[in-house]
Amino acid sequence: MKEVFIPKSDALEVEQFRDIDYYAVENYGLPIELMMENAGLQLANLVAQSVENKSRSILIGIGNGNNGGGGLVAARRLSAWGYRVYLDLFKEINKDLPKLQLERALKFGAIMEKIEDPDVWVDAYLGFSQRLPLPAELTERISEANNGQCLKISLDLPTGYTNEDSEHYFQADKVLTLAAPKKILYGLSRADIYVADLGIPGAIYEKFNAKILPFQDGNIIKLKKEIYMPDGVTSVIELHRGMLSKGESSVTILEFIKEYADRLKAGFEAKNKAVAIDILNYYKPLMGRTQEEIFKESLEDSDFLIIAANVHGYDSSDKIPTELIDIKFEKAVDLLLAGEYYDLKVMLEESPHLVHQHSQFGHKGQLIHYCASNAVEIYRQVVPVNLSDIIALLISYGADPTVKIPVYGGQFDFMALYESSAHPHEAPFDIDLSNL
Ligand SMILES: NC(=O)C1=CN([C@@H]2O[C@H](COP(=O)(O)OP(=O)(O)OC[C@H]3O[C@@H](n4cnc5c(N)ncnc54)[C@H](OP(=O)(O)O)[C@@H]3O)[C@@H](O)[C@H]2O)[C@@H](O)CC1
Ligand SMILES: [K+]
Repeated sequence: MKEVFIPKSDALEVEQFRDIDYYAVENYGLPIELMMENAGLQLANLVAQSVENKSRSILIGIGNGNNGGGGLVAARRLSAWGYRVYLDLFKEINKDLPKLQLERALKFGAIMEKIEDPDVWVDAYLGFSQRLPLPAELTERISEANNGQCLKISLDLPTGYTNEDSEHYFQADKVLTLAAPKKILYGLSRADIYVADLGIPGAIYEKFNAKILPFQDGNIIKLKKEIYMPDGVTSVIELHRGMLSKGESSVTILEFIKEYADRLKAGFEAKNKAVAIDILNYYKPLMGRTQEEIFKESLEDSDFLIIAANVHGYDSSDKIPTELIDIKFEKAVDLLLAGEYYDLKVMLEESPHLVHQHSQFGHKGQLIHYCASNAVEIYRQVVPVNLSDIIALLISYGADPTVKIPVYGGQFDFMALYESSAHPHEAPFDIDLSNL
């Protein structure tokens, strides 16, 4: 699935989106039923991608409007694909289009029953026409869903969420919003936000000064979380790109560091700034020198190996372990740094020991220490916008912020590293650790 970062400033107000929608209906002959079909199909796709096992129970909450209509299209498509779909109608469906979609979904095998403890709970109760306060029938359902273990997916907007201060709303793990990102969704820092193509033409996006999204390959786009990357770190990330992304399980730490040393050597010959940053930060003989001075040095293969070792927290190359890298731990670190709250949660649910595990690199950091953006590998000193949520998640799985790791010639815990780190404090968003 395509992933893109779209800043909040490029997202739309809900009212702007409603205007775009109606404009498409009135001027381009795109009937709501057609857009609803697209919305529902993409919702069904997202559900199916999230639960491959067809025996899982899917409960779809339906309201008496077009949001509910989209949910019913998804119910029909999922039923056709062989999934077990149940419908929860909190009130009678009497509007023409949702009513028609309901008849179709039932013919395709969806079952009208509000089951308990579904595996997936889809919220197509209400969309952009919702009025607060919600009736008790809905607030009770929202509490039940939020207290349950199910995967929660909202169509367009979570029911009950009409602005960033909303308190009682369907706390979706994933939101599939339609046609364009909406500004208020940026307040849902724990949710994954996806945008589905409704087939609205680029000319309409341009007319309304909305960003045209690259829907052509896949119809659903996942929005990346905002990540603060300090200047010096950005180029170093490039130097490291793709090194562990192949998911190999048979690379030793020594092999990994040797590959990094090769990259450093090639980058040194090309006078790559990132290499100078690694050297002046980590290589004692040249610490604090200028880039110019560094590139005048003549360095041997063994020097690059030492630099690569130093970057990974070993003070000499003979201390690099020859054991296999634990890919799962490294993957958890990467999810954490990318602000991928839901995927990290799923991983911790499966492997809760990960929060107590120490990195195999010389700093021996646990996941919580990576949240300090300090003392760990420099290319991993980045700050996701939802860092506070990530830290709270780790702590809810038993992470201990008082565990100390051997860095900077001493022993430091998460808070000491966090307080002395520039990056979280320079980030252009607020990180609130007051609940720790
Ligand atoms: N071009 C488009 O429009 C497209 C729209 N699409 C989708 O439709 C969504 C917008 O649809 P929508 O306008 O039909 O309204 P929606 O949010 O589903 O609400 C439904 C109705 O519920 C009612 N209601 C409101 N508040 C309530 C409350 N507190 N408690 C109880 N009932 C309440 C109220 O009806 P009333 O009570 O007035 O009869 C309202 O009309 C949008 O988010 C997107 O998902 C796409 O499918 C494709 C193209
Ligand atoms: K919804």
